[in-house]
Amino acid sequence: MLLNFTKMHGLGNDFMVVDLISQRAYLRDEQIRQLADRPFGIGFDQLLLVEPPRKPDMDFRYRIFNADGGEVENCGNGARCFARFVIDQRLTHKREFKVETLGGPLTLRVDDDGRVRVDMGTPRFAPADVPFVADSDELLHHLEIGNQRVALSVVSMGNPHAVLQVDDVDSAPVDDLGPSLQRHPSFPRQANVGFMQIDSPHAIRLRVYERGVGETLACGTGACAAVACGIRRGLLQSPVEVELRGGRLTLEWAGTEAAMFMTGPAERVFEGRIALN
Ligand SMILES: N[C@H](CCC[C@H](N)C(=O)O)C(=O)O
Repeated sequence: MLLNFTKMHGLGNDFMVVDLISQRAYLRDEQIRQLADRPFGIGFDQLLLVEPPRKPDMDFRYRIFNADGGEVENCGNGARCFARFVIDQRLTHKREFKVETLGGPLTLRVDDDGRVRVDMGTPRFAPADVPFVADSDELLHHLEIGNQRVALSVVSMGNPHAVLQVDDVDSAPVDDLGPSLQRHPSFPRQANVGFMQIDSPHAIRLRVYERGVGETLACGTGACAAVACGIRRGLLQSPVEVELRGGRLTLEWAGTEAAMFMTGPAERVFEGRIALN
């Protein structure tokens, strides 16, 4: 069968977006891995599926699969592209709508300037919510990695995140500590690993080694995770500008039980059609 798709990105975090309202298809894990492969497939960080809602108060179901074929709970850059996509495809006449994800509901709003504002839900720090193996909720946990004692914060944005503070993101040990922490046994569902450089209370630089992908040019939930941990530690104040390798996001969080809001761009690159074997 031929599958229609749209290639999109949020700050260089790139996606294959598939409308499963106007067409029917089922993609196996192995097919997703093949499609994600950059030399031999379409090439993307995540596959985003647009599906009808299963709950009466939702407008859509938003499903996310990493390049390794694993389905995950949330994707912030993908949420902005999802919003742009359903409006451009005329799957909704609304400019603000709610989508269900494995990690919980998100509210998406497309502004007149084309930027998308997402209610990313409430950050959860309790180890059981991340999940992270620890006896108590701490601002900083410590793990032994090889001969290093690593200090990190942990938080769930629906998906699991570790956040490390570094002096200089450009020289941060992303390729070394990223994979080691991503699959550390203290993270039963693995983790996305953020390396945060604090430039001021309202500005950080960030690199993220993503679960199921590796380092990406940007990570929306990673930006939320870094800002949530920084504000909770008293090092940041809302709003925070997050500079990633692919560009900038604006994060707002009033703390504690408040929702985290993320604002940024969403771009379409091309439309395509591919034969599924
Ligand atoms: N790799 C993430 C999913 C995508 C997150 C990222 N692309 C974003 O924009 O939030 C995970 O396994 O939880």
